[in-house]
Amino acid sequence: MMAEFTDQLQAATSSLWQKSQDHPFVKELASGELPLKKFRFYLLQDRYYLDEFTKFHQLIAATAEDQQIADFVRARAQDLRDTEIKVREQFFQELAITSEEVLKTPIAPTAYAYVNHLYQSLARDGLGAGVAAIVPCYWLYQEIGKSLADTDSPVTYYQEWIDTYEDDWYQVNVAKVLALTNQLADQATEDERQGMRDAFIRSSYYELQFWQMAYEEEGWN
Ligand SMILES: Cc1ncc(CN)c(N)n1
Repeated sequence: MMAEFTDQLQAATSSLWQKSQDHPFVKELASGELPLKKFRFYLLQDRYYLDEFTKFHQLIAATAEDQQIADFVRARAQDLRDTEIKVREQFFQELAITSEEVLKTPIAPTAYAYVNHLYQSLARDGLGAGVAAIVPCYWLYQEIGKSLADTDSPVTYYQEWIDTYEDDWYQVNVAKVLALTNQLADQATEDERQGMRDAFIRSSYYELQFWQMAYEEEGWN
């Protein structure tokens, strides 16, 4: 039996994904050694990312001609607001991250580039590429959640972060997004499938860069 399209994508990015798993940001979250300052930096940049990621779902839905796909993608956006984004709002309160701080925080180059890449994938290569671009965001974090399942980080925030991606709602959403990606790949031309591969690989690259961005508290200088 031929491997699913998403299995081929994962095989093509295994070394990037492994580098994410091994990144000091992830390792130190688990051990508790990650300086809180770097975690705050990550949360502030990820607030921009998740906000745009949710808006991007709405744009995908508006682009989809198939009503079922549009409804499905809108439902994922709602799930994001109800779960992951809610958990983050709690972190913001606990870590005293105010709306003024959010407003005055510049978007770091990598967060900016990752979000631009999402929009560009859809605009240039179409629906399949737009969907493939969002998959690593769901799937890589699930894999990281799984690999840290037995971890008991001594820092409560870090453990709460890990728990988010081990939760049942997250597993269900990842499975649904992978099924949609395979469905779109089945219906795509070879050129469109190539667009989907490129989008997935680029997102996997940006996922890795995102840890590095937070770890070095990346700026524009
Ligand atoms: C950059 C990034 N990638 C993935 C996730 C997990 N949805 C996230 N919150 N932020």
